[in-house]
Amino acid sequence: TPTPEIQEIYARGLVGESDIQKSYDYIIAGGGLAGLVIASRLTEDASTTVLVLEAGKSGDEIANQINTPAGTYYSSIVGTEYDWQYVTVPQPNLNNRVVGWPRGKILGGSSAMNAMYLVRPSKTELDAWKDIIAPEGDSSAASNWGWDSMYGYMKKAENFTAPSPTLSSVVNISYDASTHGSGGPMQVSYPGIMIDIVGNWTSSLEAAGVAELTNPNGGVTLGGFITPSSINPANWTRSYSRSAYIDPLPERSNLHILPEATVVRLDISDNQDSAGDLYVRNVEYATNPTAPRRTIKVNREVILSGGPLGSPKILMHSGVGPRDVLDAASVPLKLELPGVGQNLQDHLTAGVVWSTPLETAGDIHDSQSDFAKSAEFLSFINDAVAFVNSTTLFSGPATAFQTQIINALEDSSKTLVSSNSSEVIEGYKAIYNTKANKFLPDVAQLELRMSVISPGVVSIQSAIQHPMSVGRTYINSSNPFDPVIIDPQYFSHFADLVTMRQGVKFVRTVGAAYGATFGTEISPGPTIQTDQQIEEWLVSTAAGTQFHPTGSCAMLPKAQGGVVNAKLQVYGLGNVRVADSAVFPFEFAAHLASATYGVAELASSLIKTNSYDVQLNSASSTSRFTNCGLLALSTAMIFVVQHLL
Ligand SMILES: Cc1cc2nc3c(=O)[nH]c(=O)nc-3n(C[C@H](O)[C@H](O)[C@H](O)COP(=O)(O)OP(=O)(O)OC[C@H]3O[C@@H](n4cnc5c(N)ncnc54)[C@H](O)[C@@H]3O)c2cc1C
Repeated sequence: TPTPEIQEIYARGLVGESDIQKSYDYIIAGGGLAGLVIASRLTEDASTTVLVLEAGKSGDEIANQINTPAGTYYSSIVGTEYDWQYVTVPQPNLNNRVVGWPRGKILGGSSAMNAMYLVRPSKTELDAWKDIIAPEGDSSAASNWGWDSMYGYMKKAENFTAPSPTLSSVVNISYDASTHGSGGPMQVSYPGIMIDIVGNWTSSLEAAGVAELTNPNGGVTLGGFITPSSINPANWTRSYSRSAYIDPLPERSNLHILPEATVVRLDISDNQDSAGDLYVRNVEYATNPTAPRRTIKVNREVILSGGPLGSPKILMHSGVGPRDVLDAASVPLKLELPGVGQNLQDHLTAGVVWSTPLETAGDIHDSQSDFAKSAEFLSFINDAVAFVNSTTLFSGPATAFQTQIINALEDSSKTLVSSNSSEVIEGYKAIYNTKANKFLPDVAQLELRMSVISPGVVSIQSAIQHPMSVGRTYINSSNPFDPVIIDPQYFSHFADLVTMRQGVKFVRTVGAAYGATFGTEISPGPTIQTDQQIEEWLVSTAAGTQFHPTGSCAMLPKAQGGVVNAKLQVYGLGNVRVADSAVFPFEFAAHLASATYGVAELASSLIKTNSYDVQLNSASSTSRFTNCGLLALSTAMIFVVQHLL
């Protein structure tokens, strides 16, 4: 590993506007979690040129703040200029509240601001993803999204380090190293210290009827455990897409990363290629709303990695999306794709809070002692989690609840989909059936997370994992610098409020099992007891986002309102892929970073194997795709010469 001084000398890909070339093989829109993984992997081939355009700043100026895990709580970049600071539209079923949706606007994207939990989706969920895209016809591509394939790609991102003996003396951490990767760029480990209250997590859960999960991340996500985090145990820092995939690289002249460059539009051909698809010739970006737009030519493909809000927004501003949305926003329609921005899902969460006589991480932090300033203490990050299914939540088989949901399908598909497109409605039904029949009753429906980072109190959040409520994100102006509109339609489906209410009751059972370690319940407090009172509390104040939006560029069959196919290619566009957390067709019972690393690794592999060639297309060749061969080599030579001049 290079020393910090030598690291500075390395180019690390960061460039200024004057360094930008006229064309690149690949242009990646968004240098967030997925975008930087793909940039790093594609430029392993020295003959491949890549430009990353990232709207946010590099973050060099706040490196310490990002790198310290505890900074997530005590000096968070949420709410700063490194956050897009989105808000939803008022949510009628949340008492018309608007909900803040932070997203990273910085190199590394949301992986630079997230809470570092690393939890994989289960085998059942990933296999259901494979099944839902299988009807599109390419079975070998569909099988990429099943457990067997995604497990390998998620592991490829990782380098696992087991918990230290110091940690294990405070809390029993069960893990199976074989379920993690070794030698990958992202560090996966545990904090340097542990807080005593966490030590009773799995035993309290067991007293409440939830068994310990002894091999988390191995295909089943059900039970209580201490989850690994994206922590680098060599120096107790955050391991995120930039520090993992970009900073350690040797100099690569074929990689250019331009911060503060917002992709405003893709310039799409008027003519179709030999397969009947349109294709992108140039990418337009601007450094701010009033700056002149610059145009860069793409030789092969554009990869959209702007995240679940950024990627659909770029498509819509390029004229690709639902006709009614683009008409209303006065954006000329280039390609009608009704699913763009639809199918938006999110995890909703709410916390029960107790006072505690025990010392919390928040107490230690506030003490300002030498220990509080040590790297080991500042590596502490919440990591006590549990995933429970509806059988646990309803204290028995939840068959009646499941039947009620299944019976509501027809009504829900008529009243709860914010699109008139029959394709989008078909997709809604397919996703609904997956959740109602494959995930209920056995797959986890709720995540519990204990937080010990506030002084004097401890809380347990419960977050719904497979929301039946589905919304959309869309544009309402032709100015790409105007914010995107977000309407998740929280609690529009009755089942979500019921599940969350049961979750609050179950969290109280876990709190009771903790005994005297937990003092008085502060929120919602002893006066909130009946189902109706708990539901009112959730609606009026408590429910908020767990920061896991997805589905807005869903991988679904085209006939079901899909945006991308099983190779992540946008339907109707020959050389555009979406590769980020927008493509999951449904939420997983997991935090989304691990699966997004998997998508990005898999995308890199797909692109390396076969990618679009704009020049071949304009030469009227029968094949639009090539392995990165001679053409890439000659492009690279031109690039190097341009660079030297
Ligand atoms: C506060 C918070 C806490 C979270 N906690 C966890 C956690 O503990 N564990 C976990 O697994 N997940 C967590 N997540 C979620 C996880 O971080 C995201 O799911 C993941 O980062 C998504 O990756 P992505 O590549 O899709 O998007 P991002 O990482 O958000 O990257 C998108 C990038 O695209 C850029 N961009 C957008 N539009 C444009 C444009 N037009 N031009 C140029 N650039 C653009 C953005 O600035 C950003 O850098 C959390 C998220 C947040 C916000």
